Amino acid sequence: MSTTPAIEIAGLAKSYGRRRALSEVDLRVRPGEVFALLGPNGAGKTTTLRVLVDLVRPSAGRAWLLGMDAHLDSVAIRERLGYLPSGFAVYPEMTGRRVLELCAELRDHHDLGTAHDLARRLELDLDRPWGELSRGNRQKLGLAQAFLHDPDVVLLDEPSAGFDPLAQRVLHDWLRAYAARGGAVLLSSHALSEVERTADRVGVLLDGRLEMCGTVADLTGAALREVQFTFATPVPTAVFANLPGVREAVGAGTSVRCRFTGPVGALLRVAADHDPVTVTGGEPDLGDAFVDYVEGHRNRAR
Ligand SMILES: Nc1ncnc2c1ncn2[C@@H]1O[C@H](COP(=O)(O)OP(=O)(O)OP(=O)(O)O)[C@@H](O)[C@H]1O
Repeated sequence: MSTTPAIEIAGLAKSYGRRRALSEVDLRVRPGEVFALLGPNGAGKTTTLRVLVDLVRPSAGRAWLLGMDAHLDSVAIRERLGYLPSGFAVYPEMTGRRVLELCAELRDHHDLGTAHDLARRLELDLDRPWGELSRGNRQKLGLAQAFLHDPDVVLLDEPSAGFDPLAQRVLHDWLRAYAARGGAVLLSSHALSEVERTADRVGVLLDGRLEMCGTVADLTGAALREVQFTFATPVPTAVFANLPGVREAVGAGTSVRCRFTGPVGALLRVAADHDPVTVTGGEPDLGDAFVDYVEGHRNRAR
């Protein structure tokens, strides 16, 4: 596989007038990798994607796709780049089939095999006019056009918005297969359970800064977790509250609930000394971890 990053962003900043949308963003996505940009509304995800497709000029910094400058080489990049913008829209009377044919003509890529294959998997009826399609079905057409020319890199702005669980599964399988063939995916999403299944790495944008970049396990591993014990007789919460990593220990009757970060070992050892009857707990999912991360960050910033 090529060592040139599929996507590289260095020192990227963007201001809209006095509003700062991005600051000092650095990011690399490798060929064969699915990278998900997470972040609250207005964090800068769409702006990042729009800089890469040269729809937005950065205030500072640079971006490259497949080793080519996102702005200077934008024409050459277009042949190898697929893009699903947020709110993909076309003329209401055009059928999906006509939209794909038109995109194929514009791209001078006349093999519609990939786009038709994706549309079929997503159960999209290509003979219905755009104006009659539901939100999710419009999104499916947007996805089919993004992959139409077998690009090396795709940028997908909230690709599963409006998708039912069946379509989400098809998208997941499609993206994983695409990455397995060496394609690179940069997507933005609020559908965190889906990101958890699909993405190799995630980045968290907060107020325009890429505050965290790592695997899903990196993010969930740092999150608050919960464990609940019941004991044969009441146990004072103080024996847990002072253990390293424990943020909260709440008792009710013979049960104690602890919220903690890091390894659970110390909690289990102390609990074992007090005649435990049951222990329950679970791993945080990416949704919990994301909310925890954002709230923790905001509290520290206050
Ligand atoms: N054309 C524009 N003019 C002025 N401000 C803009 C423009 N586009 C985006 N912004 C601002 O830039 C910031 C980042 O917006 P962006 O759309 O990139 O966020 P996002 O993370 O994609 O949000 P969402 O999750 O809501 O889609 C926001 O404060 C937004 O209001």
